[in-house]
Amino acid sequence: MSNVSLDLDAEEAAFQAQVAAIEKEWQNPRQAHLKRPYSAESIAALRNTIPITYPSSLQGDKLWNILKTHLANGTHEKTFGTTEPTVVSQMVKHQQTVYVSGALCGLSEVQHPGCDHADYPWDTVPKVVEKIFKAQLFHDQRQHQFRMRHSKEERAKLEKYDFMAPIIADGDMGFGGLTTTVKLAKLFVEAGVAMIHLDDLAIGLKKFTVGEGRTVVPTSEYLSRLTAVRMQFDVMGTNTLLMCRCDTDRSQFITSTIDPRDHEYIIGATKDLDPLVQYVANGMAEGKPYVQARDEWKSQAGLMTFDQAVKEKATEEEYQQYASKAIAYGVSLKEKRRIAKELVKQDVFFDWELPRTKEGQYMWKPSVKTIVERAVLVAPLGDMTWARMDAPVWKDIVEFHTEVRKVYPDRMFAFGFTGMYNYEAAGFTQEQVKSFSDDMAKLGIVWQVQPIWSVAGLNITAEKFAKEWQRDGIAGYIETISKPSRAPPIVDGFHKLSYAGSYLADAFFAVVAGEKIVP
Ligand SMILES: C[C@](O)(C(=O)O)[C@H](CC(=O)O)C(=O)O
Repeated sequence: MSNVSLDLDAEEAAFQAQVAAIEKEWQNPRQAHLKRPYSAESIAALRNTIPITYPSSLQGDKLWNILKTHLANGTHEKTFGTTEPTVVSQMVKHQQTVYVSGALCGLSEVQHPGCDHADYPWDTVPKVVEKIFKAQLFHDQRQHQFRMRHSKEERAKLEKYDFMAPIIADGDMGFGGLTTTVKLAKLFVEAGVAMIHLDDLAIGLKKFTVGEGRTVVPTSEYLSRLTAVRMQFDVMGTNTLLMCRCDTDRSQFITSTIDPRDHEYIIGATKDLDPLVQYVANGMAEGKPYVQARDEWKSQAGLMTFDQAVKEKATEEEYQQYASKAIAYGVSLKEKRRIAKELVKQDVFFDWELPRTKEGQYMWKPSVKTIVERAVLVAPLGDMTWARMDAPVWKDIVEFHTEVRKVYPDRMFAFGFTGMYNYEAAGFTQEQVKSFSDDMAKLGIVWQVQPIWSVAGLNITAEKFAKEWQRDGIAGYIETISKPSRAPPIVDGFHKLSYAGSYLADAFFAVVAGEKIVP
């Protein structure tokens, strides 16, 4: 029955000690802002029986201190995305953090690259984090060893970088059911990540294509995802940070109507037509293109939310009475219908089933208010908040952060200078673009990222070099790369023995041979 002695008292005492330790961890100032919907007992019961510690926790603390300092000073950390350890070894000279972007991983770290649909294997990003973290450890080790070859006085003249910049990584939507999300969180922690972000997009429906747009999941599912990550971090006992990213801004669909907190924003037809799917199928059978048939239906369906439908039918006075009771957080459609029936004389036709897409999604009306509601609700599960926006609309940025800060004045936020932002089109002047980062920092946006620098950034460099190499060959290489990189201060590369790890390898040989490696 058992291969160990069954000392039940010892087992119970160890369990209770775990519970007490967890409760203490949760009161730590570093965790005090978090609220869990589960008990320390549940977490203790999910832990291993041997203690395991993770560098991810240290990196989480380090990141926390960096960002909190920025928050206190009204400043910010500005970083960019890469999947390349050599790039990381250079960016840490100027950036305090490193970003591992899902979009970049999906383009450069998989066998089948493609547009950012977060459709790559679920362990892709953690593997890249692990690669980068281990490379950081290598640079940290080889630099330390190189310094220790020198006397204290000599070391004053040697370079010293902090290669262990905390890594922030893209957890996308958690990649499936909660067990996948739990495994994803675990892999990230084991890989050495300092913070991951998780969003409210539906799996397979992160879209930046020219066709139909993005789909979010119900509020309840978003909450469960974030809770799953928090639970896993607690099970592992790490101070790894969780960023609650919300992609509701400009999303066009939601997967389900199960959560009344979403009902205010779900769009229905106010005209009693055939369902969209049927109309489109008929149209296509007659040879109409999909988009044409869809748009025809949409133009006839009187698409709007239930509250808007009531407004159309009610008198001003009726609507005011209706709004005071029915437009509030979490009022279900059923309750809205009941209130409308009681207060509005005319019948309100509204059917959110009719506009469902052929994948079953419901149509959705995004607004800053929805992001605020989601962000505020999930904030106690995470350490930071990121409202991913499709366009840099300054008014929306100010509104979102101001509203969340009314509830959580010390909240730290992130912002992504996402792919195809067009600042001019969004009404920014040159001056405003220049002060954008500093202005955002004043709103608590302490972590700012250009996630996909590597695409255009590396491509420009590669294309320029490819052209020169073709034109000038090794003579050109000597002039444009070799000579400048060898002139003091020597730029990192294979020619710099400390960077390439030669001294480190020599140290291994020396120690094995019984030689001294410190002065
Ligand atoms: C941050 C992001 O998730 C990424 O994968 O890098 C993308 C980047 C982008 O679209 O520019 C996103 O913002 O969704």
